[in-house]
Amino acid sequence: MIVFPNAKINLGLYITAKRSDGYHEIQSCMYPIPLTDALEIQVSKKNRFESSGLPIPGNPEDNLILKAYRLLKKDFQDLPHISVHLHKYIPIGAGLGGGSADAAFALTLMNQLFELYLEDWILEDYAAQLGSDCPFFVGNTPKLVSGRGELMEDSPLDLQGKWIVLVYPNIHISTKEAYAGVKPTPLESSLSECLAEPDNWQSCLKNDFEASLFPLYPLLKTLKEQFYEAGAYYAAMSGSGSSVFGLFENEPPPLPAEVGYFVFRSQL
Ligand SMILES: C[C@](O)(CO)[C@H](O)COP(=O)(O)OP(=O)(O)OC[C@H]1O[C@@H](n2ccc(N)nc2=O)[C@H](O)[C@@H]1O
Ligand SMILES: Nc1ncnc2c1ncn2[C@@H]1O[C@H](COP(=O)(O)OP(=O)(O)OP(=O)(O)O)[C@@H](O)[C@H]1O
Repeated sequence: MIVFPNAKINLGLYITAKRSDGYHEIQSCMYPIPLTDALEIQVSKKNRFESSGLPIPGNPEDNLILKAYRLLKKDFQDLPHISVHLHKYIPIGAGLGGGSADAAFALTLMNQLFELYLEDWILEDYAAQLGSDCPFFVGNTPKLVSGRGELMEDSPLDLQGKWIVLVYPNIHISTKEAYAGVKPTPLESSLSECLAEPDNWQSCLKNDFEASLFPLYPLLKTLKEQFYEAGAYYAAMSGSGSSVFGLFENEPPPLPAEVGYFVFRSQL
């Protein structure tokens, strides 16, 4: 069985408090984008994991897909062995949730492959054990998220027909370190009210990671400015970076920001 785990962008990301468990309280709108990996899982005589495409840092045993398998196996001891092939295309350490998407899609795929008949809320519960971003990718529709990112409600936001240009400037940012650099601030306005007014996004929608990461990586601020110069109606960093994206009403011409880096450009 083959699936195509997709990336997400964050529209607004507010880090409102540090928790006693080491995580941070956030508020954000997570939106799926059609930038994908490819993931194949088959029943096999013994467990195998191979990947192609972008190199994945770390030990294959620690890959979130195998963690997803082991998590299910704890509760369903009869699960057969699996053979996994992941073609990695979504940049890593990019704030695009690629690893989280692989994990959630693996859970959903195995639910079908092994005929477990688990409902989405149970899959989301497993996904939350693998990462804060993971539950979002079970339903994979626009969501307002809160808590550490695992509490979700549907968002009416619809970007269909808009254009996105996203640049990953080869800067790997660790999510943990990015959170450690932020001073949490309570959110005084309403994210959903802001999202309802795209004309106001430039003033009311912000990613709290930008304040601490732009001084460390001035290129990220330059990329954002280039999107605005090219006519974007909104531009921001996604998640904990380092991807920066611009949203456009119509297909934009080639941008200076696109030269030399990984670029994803698509109509949504
Ligand atoms: C930046 C975002 O992508 C925004 O959507 C997410 O908050 C990150 O979610 P994620 O990559 O799934 O993160 P996790 O794997 O759960 O956590 C990685 C590390 O990031 C930090 N972390 C993560 C989420 C959160 N709400 N607060 C945190 O402080 C913690 O130090 C944690 O050890
Ligand atoms: N299937 C996978 N794909 C990518 N990274 C994985 C995977 N499994 C485990 N990892 C580990 O997770 C780390 C980061 O993953 P990911 O690409 O989701 O981060 P990110 O792009 O910063 O996303 P976000 O911060 O939005 O969660 C990698 O450094 C890697 O070691």
